[in-house]
Amino acid sequence: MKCQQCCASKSPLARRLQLKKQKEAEEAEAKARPKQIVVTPQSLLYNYDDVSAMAEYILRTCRIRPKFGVVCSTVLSSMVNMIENPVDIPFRDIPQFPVSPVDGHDNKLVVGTLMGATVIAMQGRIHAYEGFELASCTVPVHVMKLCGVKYVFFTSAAGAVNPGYAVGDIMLIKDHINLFGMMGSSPLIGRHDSRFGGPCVSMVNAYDNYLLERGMEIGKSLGYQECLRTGVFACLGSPSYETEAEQKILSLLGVDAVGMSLVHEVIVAHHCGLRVFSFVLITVSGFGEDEDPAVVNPESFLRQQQYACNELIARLIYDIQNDL
Ligand SMILES: O=P(O)(O)O[C@H]1O[C@H](CO)[C@@H](O)[C@H]1O
Ligand SMILES: Nc1nc2[nH]cnc2c(=O)[nH]1
Repeated sequence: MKCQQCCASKSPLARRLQLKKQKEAEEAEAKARPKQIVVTPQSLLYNYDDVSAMAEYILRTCRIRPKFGVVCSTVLSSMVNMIENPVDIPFRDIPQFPVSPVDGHDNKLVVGTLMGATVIAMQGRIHAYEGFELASCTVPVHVMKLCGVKYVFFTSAAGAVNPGYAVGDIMLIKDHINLFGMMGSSPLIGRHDSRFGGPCVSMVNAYDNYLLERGMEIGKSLGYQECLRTGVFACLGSPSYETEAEQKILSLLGVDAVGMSLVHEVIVAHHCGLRVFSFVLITVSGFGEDEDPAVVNPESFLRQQQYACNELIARLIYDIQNDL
């Protein structure tokens, strides 16, 4: 306005020059301003209040404060049948809780008691390969934390990389290789909320040594020593299984078993102070497929190994609950 007034008395050429100068000055000022960086808000997708609202909804619905959390693999969803006095809470009923669009995923929480302990189990999990951000895959872990969970058990189906492994083996995870993180993707990226943990987290003892040892002892005492392993796990982001070349690379990296979930969930759980116990059931053999017992009698063999996994979870919960 001011400019139009002062320019009104000038010639058309002088006015154009004046406007050009003004535009140049504005452009120079914009260039000098610090660039506005839009952060990738992984850690901010669900803020503390959002997570609190989810936890409150669950606690109000089930009227139980769970001490143990279990994330059930797609192949281990029968685990929830062990839960007594179960209260089912569909994911879609929980405000803002992610829901898997994949057919056959159960998409519900089951809350109740197991071996006298209060538990909350996820029947079906959220996978990155379904198109979700890692923050969406892991928000259930923060929800468990705010529900009062102290111990969390993660389970998954996995492919064997270690040539000594066979279908049906149960690998207790002692460590992981965070391939997502190495590529710059993590649910912890973005501003942190100190109520969940600090900006960085040491991953020493992420797979709680005590729980790992107890899990191994229990597995042996139940008679599963032949199929029990401890090893290193890696998670890939693609729903395609590994090529032979990828198997070789993973093997060179020291990976024993590979899946499509779990690693980012463990990172978030350890970051917010939960004690973690994890294992995978080998469902795909990397080598020597012809010799797999699963190929000979797939259905009943898998059922037998699912039973073994359920027993392991139940016994470990019992022992922790009773300080054994
Ligand atoms: O992560 P869970 O639920 O064990 O599922 C595993 O099994 C599926 C592949 O068979 C993949 O979804 C993989 O991640
Ligand atoms: N990446 C991967 N995920 C799995 N989930 C179950 N089996 C496999 C497998 O062989 N590879």
